[in-house]
Amino acid sequence: MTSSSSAPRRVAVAGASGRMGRMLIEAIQASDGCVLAGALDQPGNPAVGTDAAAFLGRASGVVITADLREGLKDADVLIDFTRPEGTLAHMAVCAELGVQMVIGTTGFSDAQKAQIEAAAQKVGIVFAPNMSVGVNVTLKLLQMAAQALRTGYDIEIIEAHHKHKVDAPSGTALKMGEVIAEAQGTRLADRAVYERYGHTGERKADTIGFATVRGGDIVGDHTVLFAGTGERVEISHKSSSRAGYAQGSLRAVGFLATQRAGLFDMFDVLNLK
Ligand SMILES: NC(=O)C1=CN([C@@H]2O[C@H](COP(=O)(O)OP(=O)(O)OC[C@H]3O[C@@H](n4cnc5c(N)ncnc54)[C@H](OP(=O)(O)O)[C@@H]3O)[C@@H](O)[C@H]2O)C=CC1
Ligand SMILES: O=C(O)C1=N[C@H](C(=O)O)C[C@H](O)C1
Repeated sequence: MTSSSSAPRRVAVAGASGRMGRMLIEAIQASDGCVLAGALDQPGNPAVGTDAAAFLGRASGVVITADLREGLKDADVLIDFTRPEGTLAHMAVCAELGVQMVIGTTGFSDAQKAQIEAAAQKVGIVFAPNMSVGVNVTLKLLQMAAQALRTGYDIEIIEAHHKHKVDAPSGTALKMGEVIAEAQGTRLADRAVYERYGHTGERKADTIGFATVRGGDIVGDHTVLFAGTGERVEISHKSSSRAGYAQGSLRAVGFLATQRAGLFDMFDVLNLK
């Protein structure tokens, strides 16, 4: 379904009882530009059948459902922070119903990303591994640093997240690697080193190394190290709350009001291209 761009956007949330789902529902409830129009969780999830805002101690009037068509019937846009297989199942129904999507899920294979690209020919989709304004500005800084530090600097990307995270390296770390490799006229696939153990030999020139830390309730830290001779440059971003991801997602919802179809990222939303 669609509505005029000046009316509040009717937003459904997938993974409604998850860490991001709850943060999004809270942000939508507090927003002037969006109304909560649906909430999804998968069959067997204990939140199904409960009010989507019950965790806030109040009622939204929207009941979490596992029935995709029921959850999407009143929505202009679905915000999806779940798992790749869940997002793709939701996307098939969104494409059929003409519901736009903001996809924050990470951990997709290249083949799965191609499916998202195909669906975006039918409905507008914003797809980004990190919705925060700060991270996307950091990506721009990395483009500049990668061009200026093309030779003589070894590049390592270090990320830390909470103990519940299931994919590694984070989608953001991979995006940082892609942005850097592209800014240097190369492909990340030709340069990435994801593991080191045992007798690794000396570091190979031009590689981009990744290191992953998992523990406790770390929301999301990313550092890119450019290690030269006699100096190091470190560009870091640290999230101390998930609120920034939710606010960025709502900006993406607003951006999609002006788009019919196509695949976009947060550089499009934030006008950083
Ligand atoms: N782009 C960005 O800015 C950000 C991206 N993320 C990404 O968002 C995703 C979710 O993160 P987070 O909220 O921490 O995760 P959670 O595990 O807290 O929440 C995931 C939610 O999705 C549901 N879910 C899991 N599998 C499926 C499925 N196959 N079909 C439908 N629903 C499913 C879960 O239900 P159940 O409990 O029943 O499994 C749960 O409600 C991750 O990929 C993460 O990397 C996170 C933060 C920011
Ligand atoms: O799982 C998370 O929590 C996060 N996932 C995203 C990622 O994989 O980059 C974004 C953020 O870092 C939090």
